[in-house]
Amino acid sequence: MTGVLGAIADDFTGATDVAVAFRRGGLHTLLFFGVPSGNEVTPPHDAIVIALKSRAIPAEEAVAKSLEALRWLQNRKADQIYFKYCSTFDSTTHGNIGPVLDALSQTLSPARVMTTPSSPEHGRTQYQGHLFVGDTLLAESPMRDHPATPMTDSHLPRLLRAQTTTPVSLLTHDVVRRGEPAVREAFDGKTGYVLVDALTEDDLRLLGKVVVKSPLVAGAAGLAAGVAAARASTTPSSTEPPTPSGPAAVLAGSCSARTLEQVAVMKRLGRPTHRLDPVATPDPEALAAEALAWYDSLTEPGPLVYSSSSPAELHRTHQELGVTRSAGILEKATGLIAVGLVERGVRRLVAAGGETSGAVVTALDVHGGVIGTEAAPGVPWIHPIGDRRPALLLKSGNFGDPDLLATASLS
Ligand SMILES: Nc1ncnc2c1ncn2[C@@H]1O[C@H](COP(=O)(O)OP(=O)(O)OP(=O)(O)O)[C@@H](O)[C@H]1O
Ligand SMILES: O=C(O)[C@@H](O)C(=O)CO
Repeated sequence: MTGVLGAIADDFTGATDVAVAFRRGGLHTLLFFGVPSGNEVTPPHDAIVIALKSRAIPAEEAVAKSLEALRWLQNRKADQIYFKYCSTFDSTTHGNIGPVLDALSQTLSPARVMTTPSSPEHGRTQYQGHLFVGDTLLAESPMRDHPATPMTDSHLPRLLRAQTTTPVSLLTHDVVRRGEPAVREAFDGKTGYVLVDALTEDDLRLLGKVVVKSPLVAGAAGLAAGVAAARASTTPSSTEPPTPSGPAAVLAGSCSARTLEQVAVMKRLGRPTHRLDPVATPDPEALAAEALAWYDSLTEPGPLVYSSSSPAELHRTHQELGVTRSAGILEKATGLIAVGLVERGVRRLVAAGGETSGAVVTALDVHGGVIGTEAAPGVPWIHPIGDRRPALLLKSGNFGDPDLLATASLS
């Protein structure tokens, strides 16, 4: 392929996930946080990922941001666009997956768009149009308690139809099992958005071949890897930066089940932990000042500052402060803490949660970086452009083994 594969990701951790999928597929990949403002000088590349924070914002803002990213990528010779949404289809009836797909389709005019959130590596599979998280239906998984986008239905065509007037159809696994010609024939016979069942990486590689020339494809990291493998003409880059070292700290704002386990492991290991409580201190500056004063008093390395809470605690906070206000206080505080930690010599920052990671990256004014080694599948160290900035590990809420936060922040 001569053009560039461009990806628009609806959150920062999702962007790192898709960048890893492209890199593993053999594509030289650049990652930018937000739409770059100018004509950035870029090293040679096969793919560019733009990380937005558009998952939970109003649909019209998500559309405007995504179209801005699309225009930038088209100016950079992108000949195919991958819209990366979450493998747990995080969205509401107002969007933002449907509205963004509609807007990208209007510009790119694809005959049809293949999409699936299937990402077997992360335990997400699509069967008969239903999304599974491991062996559990999405709506019975902890995602039903998500603070911003609670997922209470598992049937993907129904979820997507609620967000768009474009026709949505299903291509089931019995067709996928029959192989590439059968999938190609069934796919070519459809219009609109085609949700395709996929259970394995092999299924997704097959799907990648079918859509290798489609101007627009959408999904999670699973289908992205399939598309990358189909496009790749080179072997994976050997210039990956080494795993970073130096003083580390963890900032956890995700309330996802896996992050709660990871926080619990850090406590069990006796690592220094500090809880941000927006009800007790509903002021971001004061919350951040308390956390940094606590950090200054520490003698042990690898501390954790967290607001991660159980569904019951979260419910109490939401009753007290509201969803938007509590998240706003915590994200502002987290950004201030990140800046304070870097001023105090932290060289590696681990952030848990997509929105939380977005707050950290924005506060540190990081614009882009080189994808490095993976601390867990889909969770790479990012080496920001600019020598004063720390290496970042941006962890999706539900990603990583229970000990990931503890091991990634060891000296
Ligand atoms: N104690 C709390 N009370 C209220 N809101 C909280 C609390 N802790 C975190 N939050 C908010 O909940 C949201 C968690 O979203 P975030 O994207 O960071 O995690 P996640 O959804 O688990 O991760 P991902 O998007 O990667 O799956 C953030 O907006 C955060 O500020
Ligand atoms: O697809 C996923 O689950 C992740 O990349 C993500 O988007 C979490 O925010």
